[in-house]
Order: sequence, then C-alpha cells, then structure tokens
Amino acid sequence: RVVHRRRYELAAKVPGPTLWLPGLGHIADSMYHYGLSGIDWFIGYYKRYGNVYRMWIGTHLFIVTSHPDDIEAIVTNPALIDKGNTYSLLQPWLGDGLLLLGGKKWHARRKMLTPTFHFRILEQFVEVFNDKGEILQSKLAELAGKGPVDVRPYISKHALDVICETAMGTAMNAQLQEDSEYVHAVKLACKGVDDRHVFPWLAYDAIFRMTQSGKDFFNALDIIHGTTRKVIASRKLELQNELKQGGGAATDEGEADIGTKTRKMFIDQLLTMHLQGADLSEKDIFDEVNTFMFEGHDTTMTSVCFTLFLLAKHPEVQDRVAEELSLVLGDETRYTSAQLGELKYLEAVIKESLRLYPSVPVFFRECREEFPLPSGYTVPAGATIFVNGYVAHHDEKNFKDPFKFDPDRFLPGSEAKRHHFAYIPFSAGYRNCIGQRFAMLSMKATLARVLRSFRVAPASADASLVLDLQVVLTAKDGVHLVVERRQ
Ligand code: HEM
Repeated sequence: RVVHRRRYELAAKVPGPTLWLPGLGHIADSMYHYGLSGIDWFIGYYKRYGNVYRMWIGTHLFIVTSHPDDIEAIVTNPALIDKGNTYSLLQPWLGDGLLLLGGKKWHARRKMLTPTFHFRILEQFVEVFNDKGEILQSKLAELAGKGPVDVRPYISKHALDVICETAMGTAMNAQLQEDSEYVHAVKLACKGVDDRHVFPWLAYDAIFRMTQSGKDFFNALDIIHGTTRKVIASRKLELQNELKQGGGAATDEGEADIGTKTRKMFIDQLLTMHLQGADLSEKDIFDEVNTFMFEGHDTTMTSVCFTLFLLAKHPEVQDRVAEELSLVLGDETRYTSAQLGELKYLEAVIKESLRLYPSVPVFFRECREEFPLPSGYTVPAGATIFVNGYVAHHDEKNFKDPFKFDPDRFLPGSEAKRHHFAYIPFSAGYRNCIGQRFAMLSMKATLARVLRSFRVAPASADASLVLDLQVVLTAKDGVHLVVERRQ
C-alpha cells in the first residue's frame, strides 16, 4: 500500500491528461482529442505537456519521455533492460526470443547471437539481396507507365523473400507466387497483433479467440510455426551429416564457420552452436528464428516504402541519389557490399527517412525501482517507461525545422553536432537493434536496385500519408506511386 501511495504521489508531480473516466485514463483522453488510431496524439501531448508526461492505462502507470538526456540515462542503465508486459501480445508468436527475453537470460542470449550479425556474415547476404532484388526489379517493370499503384505489396513480398532466405535459408518465393500459404499466414498474424493493439479488449485471449481475427491469428501461427519447425528439422539433419564429414568447426572468434554455401544463414549458425554444445536448445532456435522473421521483415519493408514516398515528393533529392548510384555502381547489375558501403548519400536519405518515419517509433522499459530522470521527474517503482523516439525525432530542440525532409543532416560530419540520443530509430544502449547493420545494408540494396532502374513520382502533387501505428509505423492507405523506367 505504501508503494502504491508513493507511486500516485510521484505520478501526480508529472504533467498529464486529467483522468475524467476512471479506469480508462489515457485511452479516453487520446480518443477524445485525437481519434482511435494514428499517432497524432504523440505530437499533441508533447505540445500540451512537454517532453515528459504521465499516462494511466487502466491502473497501470506509464511515464513517457522524449528528452535525449532521459533516453541516454534509460538505455545505458543495466538495471533497465526488462520490457515487462508491454510486448506480451507477441509472446504466442515469438516465445522467448531475444526481443522479449529479459534479465540474465537476455544477457546470455544477446552475447551468443551478436557474432551471427558479424559483418563477414552480412557480406554474404548481399548475394541474396541481389537475387531477390532482380525479381523485384522485374515485377516493378510490369508497373512502369501504368499510373499510380500501391507499391507496398511488392516491397513487402520482397522483404519477406529476403528474410526467409537469410534467416531460414529457405526460398519462399513470395514474389513469384500469387497465393503462398506462408505469406498469407504472416499477413494474418501481423493483422491479429495489430487488431489487439487497436482494440484493447482483444488483449484477453478468451475474447480474442472468439473473433475471426483471433481464429485467423492462431491458425496463421500454426502454419508459421509448422514451417519453422520443418526447416529446423531438415537443416539440422544436413548439418549433422556435414559435421560428421568434418566441416563446421568454430573459428577462433567464436562464430560458427559458415564456409560452405549452404551453411551461411542465421538458422545454420544457430544450429551449429547447438550441435557444438552451446546453451541453445532447439526450442531456443525456434524462438530466435521466429523473432528474426518477425523483426526483420515489416520494419525494413515499411522504411523502404516511406523512403520511396519521400523521394517521389522530392525529385531533386531523387536525382542526387540517382547520380550517386550511377557513379558508384556504373553498369554493374550485381552489387557488392563494398559498393553499397560507398553509397553515402543514399545512406543519409535512409537515415533521414527513419527520422521522419521511424519503423519502431516507441519502446518500453519496466521500472522496478524508483528512477530519477535527468529531466527532473522521478519514475515510480512499478511504472513502465515509454520512450518516444518519434517525438525526439520531431522536436525542434533536436532538429531544426523538424518536419522538413533534409538528408544533408546525416551527411558525414553533421551528426557530431547533435545529442547522441536525440536520434534512436534502432534504439540505443544495451538493447539496441541487433539487426541494425543487416537492415541498413538490405534497405540500401533494395533502394539502389529500384532507383537505378526506375524514377518514382507521387500519385498527385498534394499526395500525403496518413500514419498508423500498427506493429510498426505504416502508411494507413498504402504508398501509391507512379513508377517510370529511368532512361
Ligand atoms: C528498419 C529496420 C529496423 C528498425 C527500425 C529496427 C528497430 C528496432 C528497435 C527500435 C529495437 C528495440 C526495441 C525495443 O527495445 O523494444 C529493435 C530490436 C531488435 N531488432 Fe530491430 N529494427 C529493424 C530491423 C531489424 C532486422 C532486419 C532484424 C533481424 C534480422 C532485427 C532484429 C531485432 C532484434 C532481435 C531486436 C531485439 C534486440 C534485443 O532486445 O537485444 N531488427 N529493433
């Protein structure tokens, strides 16, 4: 009871909306002011209350901050690595994968998985990016000259093909099939998670299971999990045979030897560790593969779509990108990781796009003990810290003219001028995105492929996007672009 009283006392010192409907707290207030979905309330609340404010959802307290000093103190604090219940809706899909793990288990797993994202391994994925990119290129060629079209389904299938091949070593050929059961299942599973975020009563399993969305969700998980299980079983058999023949030794850097073509994907690296006696069970591998599939698909897809939209709206920037591409890539049709590394302007464009439209705009930390924030307020024990990167990215204290698309902000040399924790599309500190370098490389490869061959334009001069926060930040009505062949 003392802890509760203290929580209410500390919460009362933090600004926030009046609770005029007990039990519904923030939800009622944000619906009243800003509607049911969308993210307008992020900026709305920032304007009303500043960088730090409180929210009650039911009886649970959230302290929201977008202050870079607070963000730094939070993400670099080893006592603040647990995420609590905020991600529990993903549990049936991802189990105890890295994204959801906490405490010592997370520490050990993170240490074990870090080498699987070594740059030497990522370099080999460029071949996959080339193969899948060529298919995307041929699909977009069919759209050229045909007027505005929603490019998202094309980019989405491409992203799925890339992650299936790199995470599971399996070609799903989503781009080549009209009706893939697996692709359909991934879509339904994402929709189920989205629905549960938008309609809070669906968070209760018993209610969710009675709805069509819930039935679709659990059927979809059966298909997704069944596929992961099958792939693990067959790759394990292959690896066991290869190990018997003397391959697959660990290198002195502790990473799995991925010398042969069939043994380079994430799943093979995890299975090699498992077979060599690491503390990584088959169930752990199952959860990690599902996590990579989930984290590595929608995030990059939505970011590529936003970047294409921004380039369509800013032809002068698109021309500069095209110039850089022709300078660095010449007539090459298969790109190398070294060439992709040289595309500094394209990199600045992607970073600026992630500033304006971060795929993962917010994240959470569970606060078990009172935590004083550098900005002045104290987070009570038992509250959840809500880090709002979206607002930090749109705060004029951090970025001049924050709603303007200006990739020059991210050209080499410019970044040193601002607070290191004002820009956090991949989070930062202990629990930053383990797939960050993979994501940047794959997005560069995709955008280079598209923009080398095509010019994109908006569907109309005043085209704009309605943002929606689903599992990731998305454009609610798709991304409609005119695609033309580049001469
Ligand atoms: C544009 C693309 C991406 C963005 C913006 C992004 C962003 C993020 C963010 C903000 C987090 C922290 C989430 C939190 O603390 O709750 C995160 C974590 C994570 N990301 Fe990414 N991500 C991207 C792509 C990827 C890819 C391609 C992969 C894997 C192939 C991946 C795997 C993960 C994993 C496993 C975690 C959990 C890390 C941990 O807790 O130790 N992400 N990502």
